Amino acid sequence: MSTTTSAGTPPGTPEATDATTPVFSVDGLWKVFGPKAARVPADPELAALSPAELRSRTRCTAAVADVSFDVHKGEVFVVMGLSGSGKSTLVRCLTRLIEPTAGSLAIDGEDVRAMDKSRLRELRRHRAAMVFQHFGLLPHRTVLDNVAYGLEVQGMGRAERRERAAAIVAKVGLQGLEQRRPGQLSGGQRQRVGLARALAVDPEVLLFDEPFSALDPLIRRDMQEEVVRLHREEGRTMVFITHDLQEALKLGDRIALMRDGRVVQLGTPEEIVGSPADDYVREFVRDVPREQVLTVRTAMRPASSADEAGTGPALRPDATVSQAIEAVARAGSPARVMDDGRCLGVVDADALLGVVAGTGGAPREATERPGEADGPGTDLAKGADQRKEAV
Ligand SMILES: Nc1ncnc2c1ncn2[C@@H]1O[C@H](COP(=O)(O)OP(=O)(O)OP(=O)(O)O)[C@@H](O)[C@H]1O
Repeated sequence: MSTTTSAGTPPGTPEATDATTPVFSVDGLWKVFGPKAARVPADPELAALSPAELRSRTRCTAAVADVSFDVHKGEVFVVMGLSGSGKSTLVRCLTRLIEPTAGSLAIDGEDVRAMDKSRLRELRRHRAAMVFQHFGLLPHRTVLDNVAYGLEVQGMGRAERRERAAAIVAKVGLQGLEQRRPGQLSGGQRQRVGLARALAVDPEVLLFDEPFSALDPLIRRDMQEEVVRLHREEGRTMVFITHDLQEALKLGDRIALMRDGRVVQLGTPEEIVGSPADDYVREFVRDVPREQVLTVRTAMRPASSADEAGTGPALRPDATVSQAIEAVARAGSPARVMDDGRCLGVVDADALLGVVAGTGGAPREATERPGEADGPGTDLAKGADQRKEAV
């Protein structure tokens, strides 16, 4: 976790931060591949072109085009989009594995674009660890030594790093396999080693680049649950790339949906499914079971009488519509949405059906537009926990 410093920041230490400083703050970020790339973001006419027009006019590709968002402490921030939409380029720009063309980028308030080589190395080794799709394990080392590798690079002594690595290996469920080599493991086990290796250096933020896309569906689900569990237990900040909507909905507190290098919508899963920003997003989420993502707030109305506010099954405000349907069906009466003993409203069968049919209900909060990134409210964050159980 980041440290808070008082007046003045000595060289080599993080800038002063507080709980509200975003972990990553990205503003107007561009990555353009091609000749004279820097002219594209600098010229409003070129910057506004479609990918095909830009390519034919300049032979350039804007892999990331004017992207802005903040990643807040403790959230799982998902970058989702189809192949070629710019996800990997964007996430690699965060630690300058790919050099951005324009825009600003900060970690804990510190300018990443101004970092020198040694500061960047420190950023990648200690502060933002990456988990890759293809594991990147060292084939001749044991599981334990692969996990300890990052600590070795950091200069930690052998006994200490092996002890630390053993604890992390156990944490990701690989006890007993410490002495195996990667070739003797299944794909899921190898990905757990990759995860353990990233966790071993205790980074402030974990960056996942489509880590589970090569795994078969059952193992993939196991790994997703592992991430949910780790996040719940440790509250570590995570940035997670995926092209899989179900994965994004399951893991994300907020999702940035990318198309052609741009973020077309940034919001909670409930906002993205309940109020798609445009036809592209609407089409993207068309087949999502709305009742598993939207919460009862979407379907809630004020109680019509004191009697209605005082009887009927009670639900939490972050219960999903699906959970509410079950409660209402069992009771044969509307359910009350209760918070701290107070009745916020009621949900009845008609309103719940309207949500399922897509004819009623939209999230209470307005969806953020790209560039208006803000943290999830407590309610929405709680809603995310419920959803992680449900999806
Ligand atoms: N080194 C490069 N040179 C030129 N163009 C590139 C380069 N790297 C990526 N691109 C282009 O930038 C765009 C975004 O690529 P990127 O790999 O970031 O997408 P992605 O969403 O991560 O895709 P995938 O899910 O397939 O990995 C694509 O059009 C790609 O062809």
